[in-house]
Amino acid sequence: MNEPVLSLTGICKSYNPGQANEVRVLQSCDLTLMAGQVTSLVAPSGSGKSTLLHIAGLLDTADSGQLQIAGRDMSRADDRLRTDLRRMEIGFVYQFHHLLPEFTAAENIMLPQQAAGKAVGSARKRALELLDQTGLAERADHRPSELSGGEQQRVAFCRALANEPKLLLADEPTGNLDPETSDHVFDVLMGLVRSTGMAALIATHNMELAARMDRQVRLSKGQIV
Ligand SMILES: Nc1ncnc2c1ncn2[C@@H]1O[C@H](COP(=O)(O)OP(=O)(O)OP(=O)(O)O)[C@@H](O)[C@H]1O
Repeated sequence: MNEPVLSLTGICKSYNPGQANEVRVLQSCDLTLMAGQVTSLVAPSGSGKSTLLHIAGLLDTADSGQLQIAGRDMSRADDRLRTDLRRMEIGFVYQFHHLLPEFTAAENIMLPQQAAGKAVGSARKRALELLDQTGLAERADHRPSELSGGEQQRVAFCRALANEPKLLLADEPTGNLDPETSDHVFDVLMGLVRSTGMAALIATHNMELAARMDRQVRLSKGQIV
């Protein structure tokens, strides 16, 4: 259990490198996440939080540095391996749920499983289990427009965890919810993460939520402190 799920070493990332408008965002950034550990990432706006999450989630590439996920060196992996690993080992949650409006809650949770090759029957079974765990059993066949904001975000968590990833990355997952709903939804997320033993990195501006995680890190001057 006690193994790094994510290991970033000396990660550097600039936008528009070598040009007059170059923005140096990450400057030799190091971060290790262990299995079963929930880490909060607190960072001022514009400090590179999304850039870091995108690199860790294989949605963007670093200019230099080492990146290991689930024991695999991804620093020089090709697109196919990056896509496979992203699909199987990484779950994402964003501030806005990004559920597909024409599909039901259960179908939204089934889609990533089917994309990973799972049969419809077992994908639906897993979706219903997750909805049950998050208190949404009765909402399985509702479309996102028929759900409240907090319910939509809970469905987004279920979708992120559907393939049992080893790493969960969340960018302000409760940022657009009122404080009470945010607290409840956060508890649900923690319950899900705890029940799987995955590593999670959760960006938030909410210091109270950050304090409830196992470990707090900040991003300052392009580095984790
Ligand atoms: N594609 C891009 N081209 C040029 N600069 C960019 C690009 N994307 C981001 N930046 C700049 O890089 C810096 C870090 O951006 P990033 O989105 O990672 O910040 P953030 O910490 O997530 O901010 P926020 O909390 O406001 O979303 C910012 O100064 C931003 O303006």
